[in-house]
Amino acid sequence: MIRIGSRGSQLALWQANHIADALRGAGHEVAIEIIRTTGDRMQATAFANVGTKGMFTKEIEEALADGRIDLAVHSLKDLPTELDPQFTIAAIPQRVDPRDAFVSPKYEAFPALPHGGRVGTSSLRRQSQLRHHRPDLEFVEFRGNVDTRLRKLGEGEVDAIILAAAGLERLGRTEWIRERFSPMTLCPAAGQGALAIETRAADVAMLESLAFLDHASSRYAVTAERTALAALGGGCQVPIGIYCEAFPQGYSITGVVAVPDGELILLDVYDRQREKSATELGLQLAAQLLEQGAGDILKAAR
Ligand SMILES: NCc1[nH]cc(CCC(=O)O)c1CC(=O)O
Repeated sequence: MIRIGSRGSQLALWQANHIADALRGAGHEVAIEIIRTTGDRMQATAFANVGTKGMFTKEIEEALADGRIDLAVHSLKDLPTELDPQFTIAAIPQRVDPRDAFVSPKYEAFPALPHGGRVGTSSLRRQSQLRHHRPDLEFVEFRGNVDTRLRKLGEGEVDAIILAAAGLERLGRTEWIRERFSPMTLCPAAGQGALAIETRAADVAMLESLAFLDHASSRYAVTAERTALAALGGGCQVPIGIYCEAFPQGYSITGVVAVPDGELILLDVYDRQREKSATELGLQLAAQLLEQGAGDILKAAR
């Protein structure tokens, strides 16, 4: 019996069930255990505006360490870049759409928003980059799980919200997706659209059972992204976007470090590399961003 630990949100449960189905298909018996995390508790409270590193993963890792569960399924972008060495990412399945989506019942695309339009997003990464393109917009703090945010959007609290396309697809809530942003306009979060299966590093049997779920080019891309993010010292609360894409000729990587007022955005693109390792690619992008002054921006943002 393989026990999967998952947060209780609809998205987390979809993801856990998705992996459970794959494991059952490979002949395993599987059970899912719901674990409430600090992040879940904070989303339920009004003063939820401080981000704690690992707030969606801490209690799940404790269950893993105690042997109450055998693996955890995470949205990779919620997993801190540095894992405790007693854990490891056993598999990264094939990534789905990494882009951010413009979601609105009323406006057919981001540029169609009226002057002063209200956009709901609490993500500094999304706010900063979109403000760069449209300084006139009003960005409104907007929290809660995907369903809550869609409901508040439907009630007219804001004109549009920005969400990861992947989450909306998994939940089958694509009806208000009007546009998927090019990563050059709104660079996604490192690891967005990818899942990570975390296990105890010493659980060799489990590592072997999960190996078939790993997707090599997805792992390469998100490793490059997370390496760059770690080198820039970023968690999920800093306005950093990193996106690596696999092409038949090699990998391209793009990075953005933005100031919250949208004033400055640094962008670097390596085009279709095949010689470098994922770590090298990520480190070189981070070094170039730092050379261009990203360090000062990040210091000011902290
Ligand atoms: N921070 C919450 C979160 N974590 C993962 C996803 C979406 C799925 C994914 O990116 O894999 C979301 C919602 C969102 O950002 O819209």
